[in-house]
Amino acid sequence: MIEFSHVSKVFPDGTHAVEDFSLVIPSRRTTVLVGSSGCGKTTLLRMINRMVDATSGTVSIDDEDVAGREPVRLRRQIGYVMQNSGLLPHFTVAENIATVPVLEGVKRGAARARALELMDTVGLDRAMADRYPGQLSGGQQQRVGVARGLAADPNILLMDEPFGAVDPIVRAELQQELLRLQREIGKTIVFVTHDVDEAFLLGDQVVLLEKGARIAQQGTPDEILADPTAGFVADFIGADRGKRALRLRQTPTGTIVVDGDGRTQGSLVEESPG
Ligand SMILES: Nc1ncnc2c1ncn2[C@@H]1O[C@H](COP(=O)(O)OP(=O)(O)OP(=O)(O)O)[C@@H](O)[C@H]1O
Repeated sequence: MIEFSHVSKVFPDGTHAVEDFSLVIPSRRTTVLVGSSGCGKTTLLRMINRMVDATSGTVSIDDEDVAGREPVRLRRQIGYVMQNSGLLPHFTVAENIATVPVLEGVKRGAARARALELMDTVGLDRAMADRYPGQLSGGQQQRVGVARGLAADPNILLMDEPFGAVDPIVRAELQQELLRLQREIGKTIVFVTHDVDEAFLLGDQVVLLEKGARIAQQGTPDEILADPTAGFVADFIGADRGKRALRLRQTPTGTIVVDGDGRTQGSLVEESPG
């Protein structure tokens, strides 16, 4: 469990990036922080692994304040995946994945074997192990980024807009892969995005943020969609645009589902029990 308790961050130039933020992030679940640009999402994420230190308040992991942890060691124990994969261009795929284990003293042969296993885990062909990042597609690079994040077998995986730079089709594929992967590995994932649909798809818990990382609403996707609190949240999830306000319409042949603009979204079928 990760816990933020009354955490604030003021940068040296006086920017109040985070103001009195408190949140419990349960273990082995995916928590998604979603909000528009500059609301403080990345700053929150980086306070977990001490890339940024809080100005006041505490961030703790399993009841231990991270302020007492040695930053470099902490960072190596927590997986971190970022938007442009952050791969080292002159390292091969296998070398990129094995960066942290090698720094931690794992022998190169063993580190490579582990890198190849992780390529299987994230759905990358092992034949790509000796390619350089520049020889991969954007989606493949992101998979390498995820494999690298998992290399030290961390309990916690921080993901900062990891699928933001790929096209929508590849993005949808990577999202499905992440859902599959999370069912297998059950990590504590903290995922940052500005895409509400991505948040509802991936999050067990979704936290909608306003400027200064103020929590506008938090809950499961179902809870938020069923009862968006007025104004900001409703706007944000598009409820007022009728996108998700689905209605049933009877037709001579059955029941169809239409959106707020009257466009057909699908047909209604009864789920069989169990
Ligand atoms: N090192 C820094 N020094 C000063 N201000 C900073 C620094 N890092 C971030 N900020 C500011 O803090 C606020 C929050 O930034 P942060 O990167 O956490 O937002 P974000 O929600 O992740 O945005 P984005 O989605 O654009 O990445 C912004 O106003 C940003 O300009």
